[in-house]
Amino acid sequence: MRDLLELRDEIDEIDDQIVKLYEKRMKIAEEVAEYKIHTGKQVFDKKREDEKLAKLTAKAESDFTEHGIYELFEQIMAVSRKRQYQLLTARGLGEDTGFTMVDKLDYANARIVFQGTEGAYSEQAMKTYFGEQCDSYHVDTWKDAMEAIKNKEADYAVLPIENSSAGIVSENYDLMVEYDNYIVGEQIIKIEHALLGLPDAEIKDITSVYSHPQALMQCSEYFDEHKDWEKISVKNTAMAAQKIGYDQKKNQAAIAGSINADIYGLKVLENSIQDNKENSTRFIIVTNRKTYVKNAKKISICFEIPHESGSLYHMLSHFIYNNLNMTRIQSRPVKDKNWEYRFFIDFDGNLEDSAVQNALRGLKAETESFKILGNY
Ligand SMILES: C=C(O[C@@H]1C=C(C(=O)O)C=C[C@H]1O)C(=O)O
Repeated sequence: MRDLLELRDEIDEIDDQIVKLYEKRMKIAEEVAEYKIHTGKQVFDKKREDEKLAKLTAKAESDFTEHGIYELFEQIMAVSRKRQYQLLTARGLGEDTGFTMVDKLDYANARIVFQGTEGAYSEQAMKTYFGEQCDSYHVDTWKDAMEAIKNKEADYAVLPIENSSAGIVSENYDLMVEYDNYIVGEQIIKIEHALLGLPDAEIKDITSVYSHPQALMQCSEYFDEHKDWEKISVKNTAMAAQKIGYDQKKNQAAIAGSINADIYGLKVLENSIQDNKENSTRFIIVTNRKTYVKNAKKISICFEIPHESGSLYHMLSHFIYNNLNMTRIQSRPVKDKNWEYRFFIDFDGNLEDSAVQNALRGLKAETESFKILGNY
């Protein structure tokens, strides 16, 4: 048996050769980038890469090394592409994202739409973000709110996107893909649910509780104590409160913010009934224009990738290579494609940053569909 030190010496020698060859290969890839800059040819050439992988793996001496050669060259070519994207950005060939930077957004004359009715949490989020006196109106559904900004009936919409205990509001993720609308801000508000009934009702009278499914979910522990209550989903928490006031039935209650008691002539039967005492919801501020403010710090994107092993890993490598901090990843099923997913990613950065431009260039070239949802 050969000595360990001797074996390691030999490995070191081979590694030195690999490094030299890698450097040499990278320099040529940089020349390829120059060629592509001059000719306008795309960086990513999947056909060429597939052919290379097939040729190189055919040279393998065993199944084991074949697998390794595949992985190794897949990586080498992925890095070579990333270097080429960098060079394109450095040459000022930033891809036009279509987004316009502004110093600040003018909210003074803005008209804002929210879903629900007076007293809705979206209204509260809106007032926190735009101020108590903002010019607003409400619609029945989130889709209506998206339509309103698409048709320029409103300048901004306020939509819930995620709750700290019940998780994402999936419909609004999907609507962000369906509509050419963009996120320009976000607002987190604390959500405290109350059980609201008629002024002469007592908890013992209640048999049916109306609310939005998200709110019903956020109070699941409270419902464990009242297993016999029927839970009925409606479009919005404030609409549930409105219904109780309208129906005038003593056995009906709503789960909504306690401010709805005054608005709809109801009584707070029990306060703070949500499972998580720190329960909060994050709302997004959406507009129809592709715009972002100069000091925006967060970018949201979404993309679809081929349903193949390693696809997501390769997409995430664009963040790592460009030293970008990813803060969230979420997946949603792609409509009409069973078991295929669209990914939503948030990361720190501004569309002006060259690292961001490098990563976005790579993601756009290597994903099947790609959208920048906003920089805010
Ligand atoms: C270097 C090139 O650019 C990319 C990287 C490749 C590589 O490193 O071998 C191959 C194809 C392209 O996706 C090229 O086009 O040849």
